[in-house]
Amino acid sequence: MNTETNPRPTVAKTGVEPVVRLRNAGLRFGERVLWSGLDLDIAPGEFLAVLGPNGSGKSSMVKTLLGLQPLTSGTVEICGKPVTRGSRLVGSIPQQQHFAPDTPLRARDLVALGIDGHKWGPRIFHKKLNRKVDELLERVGATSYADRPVGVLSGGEQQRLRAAQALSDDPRLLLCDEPLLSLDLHHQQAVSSLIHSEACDKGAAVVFITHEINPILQYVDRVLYLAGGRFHIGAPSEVMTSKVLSELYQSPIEVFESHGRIVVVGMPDAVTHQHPVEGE
Ligand SMILES: Nc1ncnc2c1ncn2[C@@H]1O[C@H](COP(=O)(O)OP(=O)(O)OP(=O)(O)O)[C@@H](O)[C@H]1O
Repeated sequence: MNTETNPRPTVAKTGVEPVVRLRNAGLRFGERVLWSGLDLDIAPGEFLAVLGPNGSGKSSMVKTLLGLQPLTSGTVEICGKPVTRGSRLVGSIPQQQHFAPDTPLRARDLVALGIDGHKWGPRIFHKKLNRKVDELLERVGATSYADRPVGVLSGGEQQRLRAAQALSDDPRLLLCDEPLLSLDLHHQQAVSSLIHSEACDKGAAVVFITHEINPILQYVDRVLYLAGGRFHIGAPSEVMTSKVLSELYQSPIEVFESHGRIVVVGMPDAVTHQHPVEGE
């Protein structure tokens, strides 16, 4: 259910073929409706933040766009075609999980897997592969630890490699499922700036799930806020307001701005809005 008074299939730039097109999209599990009647176009170069409490359906939205979770109503298209599992048009940075210390992979091997790990038969000609890996490592600022085992790298260093892997095929759509989780403030900024410059600036659309909008506020074009089977879409200044969040949560919530940060007060107890951040 959309909480907007005048719902529209929001298209950021008219006349441009959207990367994602959802029409009357709905997802339910049994009696539980995560969302319904969702009309949304995401344009090339657009950065969409997806926010909402635990269990509101953010990851399910990403699974739908990956072709892993069929809609229960409506349609979804990527670049004008029905979603298919394993599409080369889509890159994904999954929720962070640390590699075990003894993982037998160097940083560069992980990135190389993004380039040719999905291909059958002989590997791409070695020199060409190495060149592309070096270029990607440089793009994400990981050249200095290219030959170190992934398991000994910090969370932020590992996350940069996941970003390199996701960007290796120059996807038209980059899906990021809480990529900042467990990163300190410095690495949150580095990873979000990297995603913006390497995806949006090159014309890809980004769908970025987060519990905390402040680290990415400067990059966000629009917010899709999911809560209690309802949703609201709009610019951060339209969505992150006391009125909209109180409607979504059906409970009084105060939103105010302080030193360029959005502060939300009065979230229902059962709702975790922020994950703890190292170094804060
Ligand atoms: N395949 C499934 N079958 C039944 N229920 C499911 C299935 N997948 C997800 N759900 C339920 O749908 C709800 C939304 O899950 P989802 O993982 O999308 O939430 P989320 O917003 O990403 O939550 P979080 O912030 O905790 O990661 C949850 O209650 C989950 O248990």
